[in-house]
Amino acid sequence: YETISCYWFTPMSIRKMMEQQGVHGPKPSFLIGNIIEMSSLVSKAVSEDMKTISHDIVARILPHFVLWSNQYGKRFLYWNGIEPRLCLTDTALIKEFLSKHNSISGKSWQQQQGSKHFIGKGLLMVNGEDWHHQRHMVAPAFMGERLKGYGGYMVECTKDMVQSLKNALEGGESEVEIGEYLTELTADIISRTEFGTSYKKGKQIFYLLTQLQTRCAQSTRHLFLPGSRFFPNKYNREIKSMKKEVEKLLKEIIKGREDCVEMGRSNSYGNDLLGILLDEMKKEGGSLNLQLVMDECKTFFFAGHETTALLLTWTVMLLASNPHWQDKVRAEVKEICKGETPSLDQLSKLTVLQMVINESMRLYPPATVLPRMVFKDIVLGDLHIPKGLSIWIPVLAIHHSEELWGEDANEFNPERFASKSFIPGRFIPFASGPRNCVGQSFAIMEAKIILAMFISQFSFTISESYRHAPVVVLTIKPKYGVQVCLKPLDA
Ligand code: HEM
Repeated sequence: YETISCYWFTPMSIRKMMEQQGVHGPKPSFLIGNIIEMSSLVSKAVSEDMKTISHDIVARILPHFVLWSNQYGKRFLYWNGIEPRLCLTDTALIKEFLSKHNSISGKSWQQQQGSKHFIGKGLLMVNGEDWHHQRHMVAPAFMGERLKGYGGYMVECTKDMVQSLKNALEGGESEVEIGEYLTELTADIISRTEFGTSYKKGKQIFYLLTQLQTRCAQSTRHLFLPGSRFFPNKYNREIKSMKKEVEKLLKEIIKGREDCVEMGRSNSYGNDLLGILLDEMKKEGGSLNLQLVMDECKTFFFAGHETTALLLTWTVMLLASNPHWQDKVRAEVKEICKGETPSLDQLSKLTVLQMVINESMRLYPPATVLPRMVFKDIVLGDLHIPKGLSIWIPVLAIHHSEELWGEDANEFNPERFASKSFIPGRFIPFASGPRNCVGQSFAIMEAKIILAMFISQFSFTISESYRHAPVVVLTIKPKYGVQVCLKPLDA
C-alpha cells in the first residue's frame, strides 16, 4: 500500500489539489511523468548551434518551460518522474518562499541520491537542523578577514595564468580556448583556499572528483524510475574505486595536519577551510566526523569551482564581442589600479566591472534553475502548497523576462545595473534568502581580481572559430568552449 501510495495516490492528490487552485500542466505518464517529452524537447532545441551570438537562449535551454508556460500560464505543474514540480516565476512569491520557508524546504531525495557518492552530506545537499549547523560553521570561512586573506592566493594564481597565456602567445599561438585556462585557474584558487600549502595534492583530488561527478551523473540518469538504484549498473564498481581513491588522498592531507599538531610542529590545524573543519571535528562535543569533513571539502570544490569558471568564461565572451564595454572596463581598471595588481580596497571601486559581471550572470546564470522540495504544507501568497511538492524556479527565464527587464531583456546592456533600484527577486544568480550561495562574496572578489588582471594585460576579440552553442550540463556551458584572439598590451 505504501508503495502505491507513494507512486500513485500522493502525486495524484497533489495534482488534484493544484488543479483546484487553477494550476494546470502537461499530462504525466505513469512513473515517468513528463521526462520523455522534456528530454526530446531539449535535445531538439540544442541539436544545432546558434547562427549568431544571440543571447535569446531561453527557448534553447528551457524549451519545455517556454512550451508549457505558453499553454498553461506562468504557474504550471509538471512531473519529473513521480516528483511533481510547480514552476514559479512570480518574483514576489519566490522571494517569500526563499526567505520565509527555508526551514521546511530543501533538497529532494532524488537530488541527494544523485550526488551522494561524490559530495555526500556536505552543505549543498543537507536539510533541516544539519544544514543549519553546517552553514553556521562554514560561513565564517567566507566572510570578513578570512575572506580578505584569500585575495593573495587569487592574485598569485592569476599571475600564473597570465604568464601561461603569454607563453602560449610567444610559442606562436594567437588564439586560445579561454575556458580551459579559467577552469584551471579557479581549480587552483579553490584548492589553495581549502588546503593551503597542501593545494597540489588538493588539485589531484579534485581532478578525480570531476571524473567521479561525471560517472555519478551517468549512473543516476534513470533515478526517476522507482527502484532503479537497485538495478545492476556498469558504473558502480568504477564509482566505488574512484571514491575510495579520492578519500584516501583526503585522509592523507588530514593525517598530515593532525601529525603536525600532535608533534608540536604547529599549534593549529590551519587557517584554511580544512583548518576550520578540523577544529570543529577535534573540539569536545564537536559535531563533525571524518566523513563529514571530507564531504564538505568535496562540496566546496564542486560548488565553487566550475560556477566561477563559467561566470568568467561567459564574461570574456561578452567582452570579446562588445569591444566598447571591454574598453570601458579597461579604462576603469587603469584609472583605479594604476597599473598595479588590484588591492582589496580598489575592488569595490570597480563599478563598471561589477555591472558587466552582473549582466553576464543575468544572461548566462551558471545555475539555470533552483529546485526546492517542500516538506510541510505551506501557504505561499494565494497558493496552498502541499508537502511533497517541489518548487522549481527557472532562474534563466526570470533573468530573460521582457516583463521584468524590458524589451532589451535579451541584449547585453550592463548599463541596466547602473541604478541599484531594481525589483527584488528578479536577479537571483546566487539564489536568495538564508540558503543563498555561501561563497557569493568569494566568487565576486575572485571574478573581479581575475578579470581586472586579465583585461589590463590583454586585448581580445572573439575568434572566427567560436561557435555559439550554450548547453546545460548541470550548469550553462559553451558547448565548444570560447575561442578568443589575444594581444598582449605591453607588447
Ligand atoms: C559565480 C559563481 C557562483 C554561482 C553563480 C553560485 C550559485 C549558487 C546557487 C544558485 C546556490 C544555491 C543552490 C541551491 O540551493 O540549489 C549556491 C549554493 C552554494 N554555493 Fe555557490 N555559486 C557560485 C560560487 C560559489 C563559490 C566560489 C563557493 C565556495 C567557495 C560556493 C559554494 C556554495 C555552497 C557551499 C552552496 C550551498 C549553500 C547552502 O546550501 O547553504 N559557490 N551557489
